[in-house]
Order: sequence, then C-alpha cells, then structure tokens
Amino acid sequence: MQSICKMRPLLFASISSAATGLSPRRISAVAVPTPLVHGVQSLSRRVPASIRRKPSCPALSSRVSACHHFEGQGTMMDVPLPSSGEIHVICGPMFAGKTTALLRRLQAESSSGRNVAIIKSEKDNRYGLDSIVTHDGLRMPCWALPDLSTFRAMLGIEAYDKVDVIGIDEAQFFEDLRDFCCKAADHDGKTIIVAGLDGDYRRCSFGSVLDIIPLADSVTKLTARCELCGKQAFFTLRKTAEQQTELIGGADVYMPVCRHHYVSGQVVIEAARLVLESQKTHTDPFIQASPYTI
Ligand SMILES: Nc1ncnc2c1ncn2[C@@H]1O[C@H](COP(=O)(O)OP(=O)(O)O)[C@@H](O)[C@H]1O
Ligand SMILES: Cc1cn([C@H]2C[C@H](O)[C@@H](COP(=O)(O)O)O2)c(=O)[nH]c1=O
Ligand SMILES: [Zn+2]
Repeated sequence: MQSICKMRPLLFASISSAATGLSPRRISAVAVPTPLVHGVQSLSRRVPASIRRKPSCPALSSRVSACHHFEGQGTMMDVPLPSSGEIHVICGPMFAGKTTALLRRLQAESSSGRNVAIIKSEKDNRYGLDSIVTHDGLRMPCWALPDLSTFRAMLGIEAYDKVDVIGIDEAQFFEDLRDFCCKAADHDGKTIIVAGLDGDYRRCSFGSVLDIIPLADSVTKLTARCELCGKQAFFTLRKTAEQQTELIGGADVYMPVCRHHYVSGQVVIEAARLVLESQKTHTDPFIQASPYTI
C-alpha cells in the first residue's frame, strides 16, 4: 500500500479488511471513487419511518436534505431534520499543540470507522501544501484550499455526502469559516473539528475563529511553554518588525510567551522598531532631500 503521505489525499476512511485486505485500524487516504464502507450512515435512517417522506430537495440524497416534507392534516411544510452535527474548536498560541490535538482526534474518529476529510489554508505553505504538519513533524495528507465554500464542489456532492468528520487546520486564514461550519454542522450533519489561532501577535481576534465559539459544542484553549521562563505561554510574540497581521512563519518569526514576557517583549520590539525607523530616516537620501521632511 502506498504511504498515505504519497497519495493525493481525498478522504480518510477506515476500510474494512474484507473490502481491501487492509487491517481495519489502518488509516489510508483513498481516492473518492473507492467505495467507502464504514461510517456511511444515512441520516434518513434516524428519521422515524412513520414520518419519513420524499426529501424536499430531490437533487439532494435523503442523507443531506435539510428538511423533509411531512404530510398530514392537509398541510405541507418543510421541517428541518434534527441535526446530528457537531463543532469542536481547538485554539491557543503557536506551538500549543493545536495541530497535534487535531491529528489525534481525527485519527481516533477514523479508527472508529468514521470517514474523515482534512482541510487547511493554502496560505500555510511552511511544510508543503499536501499535508497538515505539526511542529514535531507529524503529518497527515489534506486538501489545501483558498476558502472553505469550494470544498463540497471540489470533492463532489456524492463524496461530500459520505464524509462524517471534517478537520480544519489554520482556521484563522479562512474568512468563510463561520458560514461553512454552520451549514456543515447544522444542515449537513457533519462533525467539524477546527484548529486555529484565537489571537494574532497583537493578541487581537484572528480571522473568524472567535466567531464560531457561540456555535461550538466544545472549546479547548491550549497553552505552550514560555520560551523565556518555561511557564505556561498563552500568547504569541512576533520577534520581527513586520506589522501586517498575516505573516507565515515558525520559530524563526514567532515564539510563545507568558503574559509577563509578552508585555516586556512587546516593549523591546517596539523600541527596536523605532530605532530602525529613525536610522532609516537619517540614512535614506530621498527622505533627507525631501522638502516635506519635518
Ligand atoms: N515553546 C514551546 N512550547 C510548547 N511546544 C513547543 C515549543 N516549541 C516547540 N514546541 C513543539 O511544538 C509541538 C506542538 O506543535 P503543533 O501541534 O504544530 O502546535 P500548534 O499547531 O499549536 O502550533 C509541541 O509538541 C512541541 O514539541
Ligand atoms: C501569531 C501569528 C501567526 N501567524 C501565522 C504564522 C503561522 O504560519 C500560522 C500559525 O501556525 P501554527 O499552526 O499556529 O503554529 O499563522 C500570522 O500570520 N500572524 C500572527 O499574528
Ligand atoms: Zn515567561
């Protein structure tokens, strides 16, 4: 069997040995056409037969139709199916173990027979685009996408219907995170596990991660170790002078710190930035010659 890291990742599936000769506990990235034999449980089986009717959206299989027609007392109305979806959020500073926790949870879901798909932002190209990778080098194949809304179309409706669990890493980079999670959990019955930064290097809300907290079944904030004193680190300090919010990087650019070293570190970095700016002003010939220099 090809290593899972070499195959184009489409879906993780725990495949019964009868179907493939693989041990059921092995996780393998399978191409979508491969029949997925586990965990594909139709939502319609959860709707009592007495009230199950033709789906209101014939184009969608009964598994995903968000509503069914109920006939009775001469009235027809769309009543949403009880959603079996879930949303779980894993957040915290860099190096806190968010991706590690996500991988562990997804492996457990797959080992329990559920079909798993993994997405990350294509902006995070630190370790390549075909896998999610922890700072320790653990990896699993994934889809690298510009946004979440294209996932269902890219995977294909039939394959999307068979997915039970969707893992999302680097969630802070997806602007459409809230809409996607809402639809996937509330209407499509998916379990969504989201890993991302709650705050940026300024400790401001990063992307839409905090916007899905009110939608979540569970929220886990992890901590790292402060690089300067070893205490719990809740924040990420940027060691360089760049000021844009999005700056891809690892330990070369960022370090996890406790509150004390965040505050003191910010002072040092701001002072260094001001020194750099004043040096630039005094050495930049254009600025010196400019009649507008105050
Ligand atoms: N200062 C640090 N504190 C905690 N873990 C660190 C630190 N520096 C490096 N690491 C390593 O980073 C790993 C976590 O990596 P990862 O799961 O990718 O974190 P995250 O996704 O939160 O950035 C830890 O298991 C640890 O081995
Ligand atoms: C704090 C902060 C981080 N980023 C970037 C840096 C990394 O590429 C990712 C976070 O990776 P991890 O999996 O959490 O280690 O986000 C950024 O662009 N802006 C920031 O302020
Ligand atoms: Zn500290």
